[in-house]
Amino acid sequence: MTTSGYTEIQGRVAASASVQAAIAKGKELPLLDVGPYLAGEPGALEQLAADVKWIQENLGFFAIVNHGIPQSLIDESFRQTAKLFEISMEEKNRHRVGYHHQGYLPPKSSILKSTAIMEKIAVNTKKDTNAAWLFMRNRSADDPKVLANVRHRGLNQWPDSLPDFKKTLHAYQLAMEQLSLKLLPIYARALGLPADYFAPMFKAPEYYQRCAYYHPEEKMEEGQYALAPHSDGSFLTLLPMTPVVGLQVMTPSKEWLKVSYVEGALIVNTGQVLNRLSNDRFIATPHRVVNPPMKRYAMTFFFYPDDDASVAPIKECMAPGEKAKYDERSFYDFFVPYLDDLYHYNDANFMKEVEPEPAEAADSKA
Ligand SMILES: O=C(O)CCC(=O)C(=O)O
Ligand SMILES: [Fe+2]
Repeated sequence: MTTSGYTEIQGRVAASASVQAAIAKGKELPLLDVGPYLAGEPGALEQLAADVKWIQENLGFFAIVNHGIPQSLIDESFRQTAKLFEISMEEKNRHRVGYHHQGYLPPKSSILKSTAIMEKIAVNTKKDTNAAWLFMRNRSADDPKVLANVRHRGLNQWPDSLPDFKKTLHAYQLAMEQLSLKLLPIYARALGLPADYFAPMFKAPEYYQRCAYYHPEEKMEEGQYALAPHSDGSFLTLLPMTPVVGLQVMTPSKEWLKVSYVEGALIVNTGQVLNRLSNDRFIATPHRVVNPPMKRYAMTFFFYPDDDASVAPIKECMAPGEKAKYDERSFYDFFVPYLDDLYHYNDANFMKEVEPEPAEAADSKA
């Protein structure tokens, strides 16, 4: 195979004028309608691929509508996520995140320290104010990885007092996984690869789903964030939009684009896995969440390949003579150090300084 597929697509279908204009202005995310593609309309895949190629080489973030995820599922998932952060501190503490990065992560319990970001922006030294509850692919007790205690492949910790949370969020995760799988051909074609190129890497794909609660913090320190600048580790990330502002995306000119709300839209961005596979062609864009004006929730869905899939640059994506910028390794061997680089709650000295969540501190006095 050669790199001809990549240039061919460039010659054949141009990115939409609206996508090019949105990126040139840098004020809002490009918006793509994936409805015609999901309905199998002829030509829709190639147009989306051209648009996504343009987006991925320039901004790395966009929004989609007509994605097929029922709004009722998204709304109920948001409702359940709000309830999740209202359960007792005692229950949250029973499910505290640890070795597997699955469970409750209190506010101000971690400094996001991403090497990839430090090189691009600055060293972050402040604790993030968000609280989160982290889920990996839901596994059963007899899953070989659970039995072998493979790190980050343990049993999810679901809140016992909220049975509807598990029912709803698990359905949400599966719906997001199905949509992610349907989006893979767009990325394959955007890279000039056959539409089904990624299928063998996603036979048992992994995901990581992060429910986050950003409370409006009264006293933010200089350089402190609700969620500090980072780039995701994912192949792709899906995030239902919320009307509560806070998310900012770094543009190629290093300005922060403030994401504005589009009803029913999902934000799509890509992370370091696709960045590696494309040998830096598709960017893993830095983004951050600033202190919100009111309670804000997020239900980020990070989509990954199989644990044993290679995340070395794809040869067919590289120009003749181009050198691989990343080493040969499995997705799993990328993922574990990625999370360790970002999160530091396993550091006992650091955790000693953890402060209680303001609202809960007030509750417990009552
Ligand atoms: O809350 C948001 O809008 C973004 C969340 C995010 O970037 C993440 O979970 O990685
Ligand atoms: Fe993110």
